[in-house]
Amino acid sequence: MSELTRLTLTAAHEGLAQGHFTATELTQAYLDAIEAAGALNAYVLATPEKALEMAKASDARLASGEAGPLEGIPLGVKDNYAVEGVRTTAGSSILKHFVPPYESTVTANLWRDGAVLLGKLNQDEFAMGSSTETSAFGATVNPWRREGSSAPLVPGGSSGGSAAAVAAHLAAGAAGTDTGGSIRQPAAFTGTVGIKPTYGRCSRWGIIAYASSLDQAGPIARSVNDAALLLRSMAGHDPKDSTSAKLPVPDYEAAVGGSVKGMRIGIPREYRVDGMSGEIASLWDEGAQWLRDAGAEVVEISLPHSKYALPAYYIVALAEASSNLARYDGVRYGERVPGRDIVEMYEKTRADGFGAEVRRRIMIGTYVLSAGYYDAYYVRAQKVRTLIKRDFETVFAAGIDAVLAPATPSPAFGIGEKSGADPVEMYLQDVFTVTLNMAGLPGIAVPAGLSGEGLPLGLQLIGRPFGEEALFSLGQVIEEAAGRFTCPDEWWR
Ligand SMILES: NC(=O)C[C@H](N)C(=O)O
Repeated sequence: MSELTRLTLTAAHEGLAQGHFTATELTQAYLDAIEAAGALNAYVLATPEKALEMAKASDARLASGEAGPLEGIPLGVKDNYAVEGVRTTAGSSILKHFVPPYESTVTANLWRDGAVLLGKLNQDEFAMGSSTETSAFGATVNPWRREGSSAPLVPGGSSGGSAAAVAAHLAAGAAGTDTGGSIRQPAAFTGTVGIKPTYGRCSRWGIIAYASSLDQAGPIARSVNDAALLLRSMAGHDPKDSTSAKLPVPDYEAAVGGSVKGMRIGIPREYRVDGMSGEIASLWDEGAQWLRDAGAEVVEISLPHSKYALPAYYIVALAEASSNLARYDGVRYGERVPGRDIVEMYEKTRADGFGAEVRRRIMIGTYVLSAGYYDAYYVRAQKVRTLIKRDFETVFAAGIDAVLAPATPSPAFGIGEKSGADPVEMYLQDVFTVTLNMAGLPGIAVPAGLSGEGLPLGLQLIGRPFGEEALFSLGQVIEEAAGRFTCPDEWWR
């Protein structure tokens, strides 16, 4: 494998600036790696011609001294970001021929800063899942395997293609999205860093909607510093998204390496869920100790409504999904299956175009919004959401700067292991991640250790609204103590 793809984004940026290699060489090295990694199914579409064209333009800007902060950096983009002129499917067969005539704001920001598009990354269909198995393009395989086993594992989801690509050195970084854990859980499963910023930090414009009050864009990267560089470029106010925040974007990179002395870190009692593995529990204790060693104060806190977050999330998210996905009617855009009349056309189009999990969620979402059940389910879930938000407001008001928790209840599981008859098995993956989506807060997942079977495990830090800088400082402390994690064996090549 080329040494060039091994470089962190930060190191590649340096190398390009100093002329050690060109953006074209770096891009070609990634394109070769992607071509050799078909077994991972991380990309649903590679865009080599566009990549080389963009790299050439980057080289010209590097030569003329007009380089942007991500000049010449090859990135992959989750397939729910609309990229103008490039097929964008959100992992669904209903969009298998959709080529958007517009560009999402977040990707436009990345290209403005000089980044190069390598291609579109696999995901669960419409971001509904925690394993990237519900994609119409087949499952993505985690580059990591259990020690001494060749059984394929999931990379997590829904941004599983993004996480697998970054971990397997098929992209210097990636843009993912997170509705209930879709950036942080796959990051934890692949030994990468993922941050879901505060709701409103990045524009949602041009991102295929799942649950609009929860969806947020964010990066997956190989280091905390890389994630900081990417988020700085992705974030910012956008008049085209009324929920995007009118706030300046801080220099996140400057926060990496910042002192955490005196910061107060909360350990939520309620997150010690029944059945938590000893491995995860001791990783959590170790993380708390690393933060203490760096001068932070660690205290136990209570977030009393945490246990209601998961069921409330699966009502709110599905209600919004049922409404957002109503637009795929075979008329406006997407696939159409003809019928004898318009009703049959709708039925056939939607039955054929959506996979089983998406159909299940549309049905549940429609049910909880229906006249007889609206108050019992949807309204009640919204009230629970307010209580969850208040739990966090209370601890922040009491001086807590960030909350430390595991990112996931387990390391990566096997393909097929949790996709059986009971969907709740999969939904339980989100137990530590959904709370902060419900509260709109930022969260970062940082690799913190290896499981007994040699798989990466992540810790999660949850911050105050727009408190991403503290997360980068704290995340870097964990990264420095734990080290970085790279797959020991490139079996897919
Ligand atoms: N989209 C996400 O954040 C993933 C979450 N597991 C869900 O299926 O809703």
